[in-house]
Amino acid sequence: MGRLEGQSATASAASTGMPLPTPKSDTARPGCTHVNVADYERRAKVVLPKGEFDYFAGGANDMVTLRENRAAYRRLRLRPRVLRDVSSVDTTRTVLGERMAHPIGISPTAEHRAAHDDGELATARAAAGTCSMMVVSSSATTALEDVATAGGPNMQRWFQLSLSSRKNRTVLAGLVRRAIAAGYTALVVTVDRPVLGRREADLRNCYELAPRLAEGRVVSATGARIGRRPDGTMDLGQASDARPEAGKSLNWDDVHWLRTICGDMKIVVKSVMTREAAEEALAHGVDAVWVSNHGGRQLDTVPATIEILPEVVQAVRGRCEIFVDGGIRRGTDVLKALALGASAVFIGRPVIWGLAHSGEHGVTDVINLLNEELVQAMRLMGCKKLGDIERSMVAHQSSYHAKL
Ligand SMILES: Cc1cc2nc3c(=O)[nH]c(=O)nc-3n(C[C@H](O)[C@H](O)[C@H](O)COP(=O)(O)O)c2cc1C
Ligand SMILES: CCCCC(=O)C(=O)O
Repeated sequence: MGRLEGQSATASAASTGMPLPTPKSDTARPGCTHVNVADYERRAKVVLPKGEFDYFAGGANDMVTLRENRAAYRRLRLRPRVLRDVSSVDTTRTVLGERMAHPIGISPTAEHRAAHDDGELATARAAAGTCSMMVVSSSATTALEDVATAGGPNMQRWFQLSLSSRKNRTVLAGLVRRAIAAGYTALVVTVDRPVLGRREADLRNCYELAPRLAEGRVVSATGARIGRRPDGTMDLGQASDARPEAGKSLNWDDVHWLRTICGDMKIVVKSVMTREAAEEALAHGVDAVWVSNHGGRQLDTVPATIEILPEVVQAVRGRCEIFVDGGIRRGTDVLKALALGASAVFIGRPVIWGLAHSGEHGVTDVINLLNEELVQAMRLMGCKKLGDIERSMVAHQSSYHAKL
């Protein structure tokens, strides 16, 4: 692929004198066959077994939300500024007190070793090489300490925890202690998974994680096991989720409790999809809210995340940072999310597609691609730095239809 001319996002960060690690750019991609994220997805479909591909790609029930996450970005139109000096572009931003080279992080996704043998270790190396924040899933197939070691001391890392009743406080506290010791700087608390969504492709495929990986996961993080029960029926995690400690599901009090044990780690609540949830999160003293619908894998027919972002921004009124994920596949999507008020965005499946393509190199490529697209979009929009991206640069397509 022909790289976009000019500085890459991370090169521009370096040019501002920031003490950021030097990014590794994989320019040795043979040929020009993978020029966008969709190309990587198509490749993943070819190289992964059907069960694995469907698990990664799929959504809940009719997959209305899954599709909407993408479609909603397409309905937004950009309103560029012109004749601005965009000879150099700066993509740096401070997020939860940490300086980031660019605003595109890696969402927590389970089971990277089902996409590539190197699994989370490859993702961590790519995250470190591209100066990207990696959020490690509590359903990872690699121990959180090993992921941290693979990324090295400079890899920016947060750890994701699921507040489902399955995990009692003793288990959660153990994970939090390990995350602190391994240098994770924030806890991302996922709140939309009291039970696993019903992914019908997984049911049809009788999808189960390969036993050798499932073993690794139990050792690494205590994730629920997706698999077949001895009687042949599918266990999607709900059975164990239904066994709460002391007869009660985990709830907002547990977020407060996490605060008391997480030391200097920040707390981010992931999967805020309403102004009410944002208010509740703020009332419990969180450092950030993350607008997410789990990539359309949990409650089907909730809206697209980019459509919920303005409501959450309005409710938060600058009191904490806001992140968003779901359906981000283009640099223009990143720009739209930032314009609508996100401090940073995260990508889930694109990382899996990169992994399936070629492990660390594939993930590096996907992240670099998105960053290059973002830098190009910023130039074309007349934005020299992220702070130049304004709310008024995005309009819903219907506002144009109305004028015809
Ligand atoms: C295969 C897969 C596994 C996931 N596992 C987790 C997880 O363990 N914890 C979590 O909070 N979210 C999980 N998610 C949701 C992602 O963090 C993220 O919200 C979503 O993938 C973003 O949408 P995108 O894939 O369209 O970028 C998972 C998503 C996928 C696709
Ligand atoms: C039990 C692991 C589930 C991981 C997850 O959150 C997902 O597949 O969406």
